[in-house]
Amino acid sequence: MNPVSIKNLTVAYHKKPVLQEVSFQAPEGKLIGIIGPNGAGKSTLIKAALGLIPTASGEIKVFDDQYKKQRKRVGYVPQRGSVDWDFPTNALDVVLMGRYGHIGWLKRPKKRDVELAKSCLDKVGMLEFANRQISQLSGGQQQRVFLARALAQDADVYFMDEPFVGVDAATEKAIISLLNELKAKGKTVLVVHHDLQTVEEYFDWVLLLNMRKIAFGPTKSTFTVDNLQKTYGGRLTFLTDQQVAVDGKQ
Ligand SMILES: Nc1ncnc2c1ncn2[C@@H]1O[C@H](COP(=O)(O)OP(=O)(O)OP(=O)(O)O)[C@@H](O)[C@H]1O
Repeated sequence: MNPVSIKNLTVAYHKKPVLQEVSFQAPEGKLIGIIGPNGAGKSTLIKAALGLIPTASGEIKVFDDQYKKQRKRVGYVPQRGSVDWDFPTNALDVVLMGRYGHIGWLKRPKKRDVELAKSCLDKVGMLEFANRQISQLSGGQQQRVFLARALAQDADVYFMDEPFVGVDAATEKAIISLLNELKAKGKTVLVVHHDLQTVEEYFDWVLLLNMRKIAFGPTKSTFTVDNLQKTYGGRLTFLTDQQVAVDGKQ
């Protein structure tokens, strides 16, 4: 059974397609990087998979079933910029939101849920900020809280939209070790990622995307110079055999 199976997915904004005929099947228990230039449709792909935006055509299955029926098994870490951080809530409540699929809306979280939420905050080094308003956390701390929420959900598949953006080296390390922990538990994690230098180190599989699927497969055989050139076009320069730069940036 594939955790995520996408067939011929086409998504358009105002009739202009931004994803065309994208198909892939994510294997279980892998860290999968979603790689491509700005505007390639990476966030759109995630939002479509989660039913957050309408699709023009195609089929999305989660564990061979409709997403709606498997929602509890799917965790989402949104792009930091897409979240209303002024929403008056504290870090612990954000993490508890991850438990609502288990608790049920309008029901009070049980002591067990609160303890679990706290342990997730502890895991990302944020327990001491449990009662802090989220608007009063730094960007990297906010990101950690959202990861704690995803952990608390105890999902089987995770979609993460650029979790490494704007975080320091220590937080990046903490996030990657968390991703590896999820993987060790057999979870599948799909991560939108921009830093080409770390792709081989972080991900088992990659989806190279630029409106269409350019390639999908194990990183070693898929994250090749040829495929990168197809994904980024002329905007890619090769500094050395190991180093590539997009728009002159490494
Ligand atoms: N709500 C929207 N309305 C209209 N067009 C949109 C909307 N959201 C995204 N787009 C367009 O769809 C295309 C794909 O956007 P998307 O955010 O999926 O790209 P991305 O690969 O995640 O980019 P980035 O790396 O810059 O985050 C872009 O051309 C973008 O301008």
